[in-house]
Amino acid sequence: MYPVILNLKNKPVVVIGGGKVAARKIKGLVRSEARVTVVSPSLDPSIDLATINWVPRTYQPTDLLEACLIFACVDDNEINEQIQLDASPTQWVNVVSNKEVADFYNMAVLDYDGLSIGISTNGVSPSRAKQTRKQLEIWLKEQNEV
Ligand SMILES: C[C@@]1(CC(=O)O)C2=NC(=C\c3[nH]c(c(CCC(=O)O)c3CC(=O)O)Cc3[nH]c(c(CC(=O)O)c3CCC(=O)O)/C=C3\N/C(=C\2)[C@@H](CCC(=O)O)[C@]3(C)CC(=O)O)/[C@H]1CCC(=O)O
Ligand SMILES: NC(=O)c1ccc[n+]([C@@H]2O[C@H](COP(=O)([O-])OP(=O)(O)OC[C@H]3O[C@@H](n4cnc5c(N)ncnc54)[C@H](O)[C@@H]3O)[C@@H](O)[C@H]2O)c1
Repeated sequence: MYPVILNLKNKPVVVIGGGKVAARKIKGLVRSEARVTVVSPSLDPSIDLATINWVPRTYQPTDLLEACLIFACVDDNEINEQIQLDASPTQWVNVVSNKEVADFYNMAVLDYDGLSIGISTNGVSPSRAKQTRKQLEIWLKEQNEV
């Protein structure tokens, strides 16, 4: 794995599926000012319609054409894997239901006092990454109190 921090401002990103996991990924994408299109028949209520372009239907391969990053967030791993196969080899696909076929992983991110700290377990244990983010935040706050 090769860690980077991406400048996604105005970059076209497509998210297939609009459920709970998609909502978490979309939050970070909107914060980074990416141009986010979501293809999904339904949307989680936490997704703010004003921040995305919603295509209210099921996935079609042509949905991928313009995107530099693709998030396959459907609750059906077969469809997610098909999305990875439909993408061009020059596109980057995050497959939320199968790390073996994903081109990249998201990190747990702690933004603290001008720092952005990304935590990865290289796909092994996302819940450990989340737990470590929380512990690190407590530790950093304690350091600042002394
Ligand atoms: C860090 C975080 C960032 C984010 O999502 O932005 C993130 N997952 C988070 C939460 C979380 N994910 C899961 C649970 C349920 C508990 C559990 O099973 O552990 C929880 C906990 C929760 O939801 O509370 C389940 C899960 N996750 C993946 C699979 C599929 C697989 O492993 O193949 C399955 C099984 C699905 C199933 O059973 O079907 C896959 C991935 N999840 C990753 C990232 C990438 C590797 C990160 C790394 O290297 O550590 C990777 C490979 C791809 C990706 O999604 O990018 C975010 C915490 C953000 C935060 O709070 O800070
Ligand atoms: N990577 C992670 O962080 C992580 C964490 C937990 C679960 N998961 C995985 O993510 C998957 C999705 O979980 P969820 O909780 O978001 O599910 P969910 O049921 O909340 O959302 C699924 C979404 O997919 C949409 N959808 C269904 N068929 C579609 C199609 N053909 N085209 C486009 N959209 C379609 C639905 O309308 C819905 O919006 C789970 O199956 C699980 O394997 C991943």
